[in-house]
Amino acid sequence: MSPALEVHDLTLRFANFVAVNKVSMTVETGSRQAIIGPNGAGKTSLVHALTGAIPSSAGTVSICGIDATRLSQAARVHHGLARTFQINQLFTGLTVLENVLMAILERDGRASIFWRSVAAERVAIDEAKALLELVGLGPQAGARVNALPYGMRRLIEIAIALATRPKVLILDEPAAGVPTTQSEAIFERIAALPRDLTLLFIEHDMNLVFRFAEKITVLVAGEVLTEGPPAAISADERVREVYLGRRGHHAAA
Ligand SMILES: Nc1ncnc2c1ncn2[C@@H]1O[C@H](COP(=O)(O)OP(=O)(O)OP(=O)(O)O)[C@@H](O)[C@H]1O
Repeated sequence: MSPALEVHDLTLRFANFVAVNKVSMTVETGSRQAIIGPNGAGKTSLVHALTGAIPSSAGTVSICGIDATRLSQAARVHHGLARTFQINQLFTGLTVLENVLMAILERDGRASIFWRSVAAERVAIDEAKALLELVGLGPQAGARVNALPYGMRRLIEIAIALATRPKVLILDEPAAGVPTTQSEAIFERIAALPRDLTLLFIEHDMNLVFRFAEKITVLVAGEVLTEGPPAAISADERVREVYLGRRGHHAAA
């Protein structure tokens, strides 16, 4: 079986600055992989290049065996690559269910008739409810987003990303902005997502990374420093140097 993501020499330049420098990595189907690295290491830039949000300057990206290098972001979503963002992008005045429903209708190209046809959209509503169950927000379906704690809002974002029926989901700091007391619960929900869904996540909290990742890719100055299982990464002197050395303050950022 082809890996969920296969990345070869991926490079992203901003004018003269190389944010992602010849990154090669493989994300196996069904795996839970983390990208870590100090602030400014290029993690979010790498995600932009993977998803096609910003066209890469060089290198290749394959999604489940399909060369996606020249595909648009929308086409990559169509081939099964979804992502969430660091910053919440919800309609906070609408209910949780309505937010997910809009994502489903948009996927199906029916967003513009949402308000006229909502009563008839039983199938879409059932699907939205099922997605909310998947992230543990079934009981909150009817609540307005702005009435919910921030941690729950982050889970809505995941349900919205799942509405595109991804094979691979990239999560950019899924617990960003969430009190530490809630971040573990978010990761427990993420870990409980179906095993055939491949998960690639950026996370700064090393406790969460080492608890939930099966493989860790360490990015430093736009390049892959090393990658491997958590035990190997935590024992790696070069990684310790990055986190405990002069840039140690980034470790808990
Ligand atoms: N649009 C842009 N134009 C120019 N430089 C950029 C742009 N976006 C990011 N950069 C630079 O690329 C480098 C990598 O940034 P990026 O946000 O990818 O890092 P990161 O590892 O995700 O950091 P953080 O952990 O702080 O989120 C930084 O030096 C940043 O200033």
